[in-house]
Amino acid sequence: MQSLLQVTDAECRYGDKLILESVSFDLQPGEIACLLGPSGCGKTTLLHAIAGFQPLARGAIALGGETLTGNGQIVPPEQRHIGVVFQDYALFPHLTVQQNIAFGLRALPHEERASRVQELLSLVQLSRHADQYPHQLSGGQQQRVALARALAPKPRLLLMDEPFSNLDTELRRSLASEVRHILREEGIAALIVTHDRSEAFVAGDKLGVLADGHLQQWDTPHNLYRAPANGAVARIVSDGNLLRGKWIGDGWVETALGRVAVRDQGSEVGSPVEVFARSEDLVPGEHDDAVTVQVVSKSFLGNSALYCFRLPNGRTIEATLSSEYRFEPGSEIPMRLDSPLAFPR
Ligand SMILES: Nc1ncnc2c1ncn2[C@@H]1O[C@H](COP(=O)(O)OP(=O)(O)OP(=O)(O)O)[C@@H](O)[C@H]1O
Repeated sequence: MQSLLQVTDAECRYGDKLILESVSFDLQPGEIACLLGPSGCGKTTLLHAIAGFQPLARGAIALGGETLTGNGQIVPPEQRHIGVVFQDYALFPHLTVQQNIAFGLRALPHEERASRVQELLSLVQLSRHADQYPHQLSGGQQQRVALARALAPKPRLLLMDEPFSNLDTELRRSLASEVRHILREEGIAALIVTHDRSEAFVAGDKLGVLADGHLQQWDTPHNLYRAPANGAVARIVSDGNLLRGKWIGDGWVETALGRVAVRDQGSEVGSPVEVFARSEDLVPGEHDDAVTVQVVSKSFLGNSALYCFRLPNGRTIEATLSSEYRFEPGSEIPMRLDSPLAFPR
C-alpha cells in the first residue's frame, strides 16, 4: 500500500536554531498517529511544516505521492487539502455552529452544502445545537464543531494540535476516543499532537516520540510501551524510576535494588546501564533476589496505592501497587525488581 504521508529526513530551523533533524516517518491511508514529546521539542513545528506554514531547511514531505515540500518545491497551505484543528478551536464567534461547519464548503452548490453540514452535525452529535453560537457551547462541544469544520471539505489528512488540552482529564480521554471513532467513520488519516500519553494511547494507531530534536521512535503504542528505543522514550510513554546500574553478565544487572535479571541482553560486563523500573516490575515479598526497602509514604487511591520506598542506598522510588498490600509508612519490606527494561548508558 502506498503511504499517504511521507516525511523524509526533515530538518526545521528558526534562523540559526536547529529544532528538528533527520525526521522520517510514513502515515498510511486512514491511519491515526499521535506525536508525543516534552514541551518545546518541536511537535507544533513539525505539524506546521506538514501544513505548509513552516519551510523545511532540508528533506521532503509528500502526500499521496505528490511532493508538497522538497526538491525546491513548496505547495501553498491552501492547495494541500490538509485540515487543521488548533488547541483554541479558532471558531468564528459571529457564526452559528452550522455556519462555522459550512465555512469551508462555499464552493459547493447550496443543497450539497446543506446535506454535508447535516451529515457532520450528526457525526459529531451536535444536530440539536446547529443554530447556537460558539459561546453558548461547552469546551468539548466547541472542539467537536472545530473538528466538523475541518472534516467538512473531506481533507486528505487532518492535523490536530493539542486539540483537547483545554478540557478536563476525563473529557479529554472520552473526546480522544470519540475523535478516533469519527475519523474512522470518515476514513481520514490524522496526525495529532499531544503531551498526554493516555490520550495518545487512546487515539493513536501509531505514536511518534520527539525529543532532543529527533524522532526517537515511530511505532505502535504496544511496541512503544513494551520496547521503548531508549530511556527518554520510556520516560515519555510511562511512569517509572530510572536507576543506575552495571552489567554483570548473562542478562543480569547490579542495581540499588539488588541483582536484577533484565529483558535486554547487555553489553560488556562492568559497563554502565540505566534500568527503568515501572510499578509492575516491583514485586514485594520474600525472594532470593529481594532487598529490604523502607516504606516512606503511602497515598490511598482506591483499588491501588501510591507508595514511596527508600532503597538501601538512600535513594527513593515511587510505585503504584494494588491496595491488597497494606504496607504502612515506617515499616520495612522485602522487594525485588522483575525483568525491568535496561538501556546502555
Ligand atoms: N517563530 C519562532 N521563532 C523562533 N523560535 C521558535 C518559534 N516558534 C517556536 N520556536 C521554538 O522552537 C522550539 C519548538 O517549538 P514548538 O512549538 O514546535 O514545540 P512543541 O513541542 O510544540 O511545544 P509545546 O508542547 O510546548 O507546545 C521551541 O524551543 C520554541 O521556543
